[in-house]
Amino acid sequence: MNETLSYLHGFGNEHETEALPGALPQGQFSPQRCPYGLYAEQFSSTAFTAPRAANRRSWTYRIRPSIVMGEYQPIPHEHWCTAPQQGVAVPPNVMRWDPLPLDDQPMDFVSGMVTMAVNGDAKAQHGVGIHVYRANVGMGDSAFYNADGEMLLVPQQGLLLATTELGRLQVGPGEILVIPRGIKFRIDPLDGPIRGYVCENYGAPFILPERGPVGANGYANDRDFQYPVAWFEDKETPHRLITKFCGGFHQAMLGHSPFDVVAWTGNSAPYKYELARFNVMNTVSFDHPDPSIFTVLTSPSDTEGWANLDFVIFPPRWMVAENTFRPPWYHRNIMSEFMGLIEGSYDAKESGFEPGGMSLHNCMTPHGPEAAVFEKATKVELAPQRYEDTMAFMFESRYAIEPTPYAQRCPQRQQDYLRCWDGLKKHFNGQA
Ligand SMILES: O=C(O)Cc1cc(O)ccc1O
Ligand SMILES: [Fe+2]
Repeated sequence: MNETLSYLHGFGNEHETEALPGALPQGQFSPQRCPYGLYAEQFSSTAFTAPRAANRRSWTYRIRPSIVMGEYQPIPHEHWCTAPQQGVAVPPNVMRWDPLPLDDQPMDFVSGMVTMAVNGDAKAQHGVGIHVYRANVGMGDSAFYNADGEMLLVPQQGLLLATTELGRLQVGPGEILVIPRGIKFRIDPLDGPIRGYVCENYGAPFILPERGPVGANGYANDRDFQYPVAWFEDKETPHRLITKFCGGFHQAMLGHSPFDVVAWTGNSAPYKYELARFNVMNTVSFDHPDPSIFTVLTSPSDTEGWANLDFVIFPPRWMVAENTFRPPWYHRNIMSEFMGLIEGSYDAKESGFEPGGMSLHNCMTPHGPEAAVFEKATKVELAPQRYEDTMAFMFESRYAIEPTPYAQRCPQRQQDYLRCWDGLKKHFNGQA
């Protein structure tokens, strides 16, 4: 099962790929008869009239059009919630969680999903859902698509195989996977239980941030984003299609595998990216820059510079700032910050923030390094230092991030999180 897959390269390129020779029509998208008797079906992730630079769509050539299916029937989902939450009180307190445990009872990628927080409004196409996925079994003959948003997966444990309409991707910790809104997929663990974070992006699809004066290279480079090659199965057996639509879950039966795309071309497709490829920029003089220098992907809102969601990482890197308080400064921010840790430890919190754990510092809620980190950072003799064994990330949003009732009440919530700042004592004595 653990075969080596090959990929196409380049963020948002007009890719083309065929699993059978000549399956992709040449010179036009929709000929009177497609090669191999395939059906042409366009898949649009942006409005037809979105500006060319932002426009995303792909043409699929498949054994049957997607509408060959049964009626959708509503099904429940206990823990996957959608914005806006109704009647949930949201305290502005700092919050932190231990990792959610990987239970023994069988759960797959969809059934094991737990929502930690939401913001915005899925039906109005802004905001995000923030979830933890946990799975110890594959999805079998089920496939899923999310009409409410694009899915950014941040694996924290275990290798997974994502089988999608547009091909297959193998993804593990240290990589991310983005699946466009509406793309059918299934996720199967490859080497034991899997766990990770999900940003369900109700807003505009992720793009690469501008580089400004940094120039034409650096940060996340376009060429490092990997797209699948066409892959299909011609299976005439019952399959179940699950969808999330307007916050509700529905299933429909199919008499065949939905993974029946023999060829495709276009720029809307799942992609993966290895975080170690991120070309880190930082100060070589003094002071701690804003964390926006670590943005991998951004989902813009309708106001320039105010992200619906920024996906920001804190990778291994050299720290050389002179005469500087090197950890993140104490701050209050209009943007809201939900953090996770993929491996190692995070420089602002040396204890209590574990791999698989999470924290939430909401709009205008004060936060910054814990007391022990402040003590050390203000006393240490500054020399160039390499930050190793670390990979934290942040989902940062212009909209306040509202923890779900589950997140507020679950036993993994650290009720004593605030205490990590208790030791910040008064140093002021009236003398400069
Ligand atoms: O709060 C945090 O730990 C995240 C963060 C890191 C940083 O380097 C600067 C600002 C910021 O919010
Ligand atoms: Fe912060």
